[in-house]
Amino acid sequence: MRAVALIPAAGMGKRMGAGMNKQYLLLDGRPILAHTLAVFQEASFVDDIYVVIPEAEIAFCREQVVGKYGFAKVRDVIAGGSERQHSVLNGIRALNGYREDDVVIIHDGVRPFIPTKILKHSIEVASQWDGALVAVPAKDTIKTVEAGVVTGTPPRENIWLAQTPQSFRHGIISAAHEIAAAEGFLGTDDASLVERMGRQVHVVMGDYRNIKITTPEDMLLAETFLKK
Ligand SMILES: Nc1ccn([C@@H]2O[C@H](COP(=O)(O)OP(=O)(O)OP(=O)(O)O)[C@@H](O)[C@H]2O)c(=O)n1
Ligand SMILES: C[C@](O)(CO)[C@H](O)COP(=O)(O)O
Repeated sequence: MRAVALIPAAGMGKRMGAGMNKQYLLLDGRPILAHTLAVFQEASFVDDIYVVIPEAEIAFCREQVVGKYGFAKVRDVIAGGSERQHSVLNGIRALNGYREDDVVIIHDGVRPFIPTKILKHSIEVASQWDGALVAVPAKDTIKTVEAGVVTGTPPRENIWLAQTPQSFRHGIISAAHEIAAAEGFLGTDDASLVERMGRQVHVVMGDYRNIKITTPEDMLLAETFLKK
């Protein structure tokens, strides 16, 4: 079984408002994306890496991230799409020569603090079940709200916050993405596309530090985590 990492990094970072794509913001002198790729490069159980980037940044990413930091496992840098799901689909379509039961690990380019142990666990679970979703239990009470009015308080013990990696066997995730594309379904994560096929996605305990760097406060948190 091969384990292949697919790293969507083709967003525009609008909520960060940095005037540049957030994956190139520096943490300890290195782009966020380089921190993320380093985890996969150094994990002995990951064979290959594919990175998805806005088309206009492909040459820059090849030179200034992949080449500069020596990420030798990166097999290709692929053009993304307008939504995260489109970017992941482009990446999946670029995975040539993999078997149905090889594991595809989908991980946001802007989640640099994924512990290697969790990554490994995610691959193990994905190879046995329909999918592995890294998630953490909600700490706050969650409300559903419509037009400014609370419509429900779901029991907190059932609420988990989805992170990445989300790992699946190649055959399952390819089918889930192609079916969603054909049916015009747009989800906010990859597991939801597998869930809607009636498949069972298993949860892998995540880490509260495995944040998705989204807004300026997250950069402060990230700097604190790095110091530790
Ligand atoms: N069209 C898109 C949108 C997002 N992503 C990637 O998906 C991950 C999670 O997305 P998010 O944090 O929402 O990033 P952005 O879309 O860049 O942020 P924003 O919504 O603030 O613009 C990021 O690594 C991002 O680069 C992607 O590959 N293609
Ligand atoms: C996939 C994800 O990171 C899981 O938390 C998240 O759903 C991505 O969402 P976004 O809309 O790209 O922020």
